[in-house]
Amino acid sequence: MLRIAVPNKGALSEPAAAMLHEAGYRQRKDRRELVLIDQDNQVEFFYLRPRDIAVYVGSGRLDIGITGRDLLLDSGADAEEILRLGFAASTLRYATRPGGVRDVREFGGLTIATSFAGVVSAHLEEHGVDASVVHLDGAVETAIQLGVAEVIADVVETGTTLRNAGLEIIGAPILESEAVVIRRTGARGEEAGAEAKVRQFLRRLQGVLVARRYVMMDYDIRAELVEKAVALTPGLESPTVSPLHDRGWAAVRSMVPVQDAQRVMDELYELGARAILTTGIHAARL
Ligand SMILES: Nc1ncnc2c1ncn2[C@@H]1O[C@H](COP(=O)(O)OP(=O)(O)OP(=O)(O)O)[C@@H](O)[C@H]1O
Ligand SMILES: O=P(O)(O)OC[C@H]1O[C@H](OP(=O)(O)OP(=O)(O)O)[C@H](O)[C@@H]1O
Ligand SMILES: [Mg+2]
Repeated sequence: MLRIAVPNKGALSEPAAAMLHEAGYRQRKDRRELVLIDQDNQVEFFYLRPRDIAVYVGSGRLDIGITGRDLLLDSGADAEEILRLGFAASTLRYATRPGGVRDVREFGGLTIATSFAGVVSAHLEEHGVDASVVHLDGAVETAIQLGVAEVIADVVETGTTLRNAGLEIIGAPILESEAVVIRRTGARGEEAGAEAKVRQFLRRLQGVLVARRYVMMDYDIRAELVEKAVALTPGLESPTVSPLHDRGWAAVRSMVPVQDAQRVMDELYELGARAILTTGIHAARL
């Protein structure tokens, strides 16, 4: 049975469970459930603190896990990223009071509060800066007000939390994060059976990503305009072109990125395409 770590709370928890559900896996109904066996798919899910997931996976106790890139890197665990999942996108940034230091190179002798002490210490060292790092569990924005630190390094999505705390972002991002699937480093190709199960799990998640990112577009176009039309809708490999009963026309079917769909429909209409329809993709294997 494939053993998979899933975040049990925080920003990763709900979107991770939603994605697994879309991929056809059973998910827990009660937030207090710690382990769930999906007998049909031969998968066992362990609901764990997001921060601990890389540790379990790195130790080899669990086969794969869903966590944030920032948490993986901060853990120092012996695990690697094998698939990007596109949700819980955020950056790790330094922040301080307005009018304070502006850049990591000015941090010498200061104290930096963060929940990402591993990543931040490495970043300071990389820049040859001698500063102290104080590790806090969360709500680090308050550390400046309470005089524990002059600078913080924290997760930023919209920046609202920092603004509300009267702080401003300084310097370049320390790292860019998103939810990722992780696996123990070098686990690839260890045992053929396990490898096949992991590959199948990844294909299912990739199918969800495709289903979320693309729509299916169908339209009719005059035969002599097919080449121009398919240039607008090249699809992932190649669009399907079928003759209509009226030989002067063809029907075209192609996958189009969701965010381009309305613009492409406008352009196809301008070109002369008609009966342009888009439909959602429910599931996919590429
Ligand atoms: N507001 C946010 N928007 C997007 N991603 C976020 C946000 N807050 C946290 N994350 C990401 O989610 C992951 C887990 O962070 P989260 O804050 O949910 O966990 P935690 O701090 O360990 O748990 P908790 O905050 O519940 O104590 C990290 O990878 C982080 O980058
Ligand atoms: O840029 P924003 O959109 O404001 O989001 C970023 C905030 O979200 C997270 O907090 P969380 O709710 O996880 O609390 P925590 O600090 O206790 O982890 C993170 O630690 C930031 O504080
Ligand atoms: Mg948090």
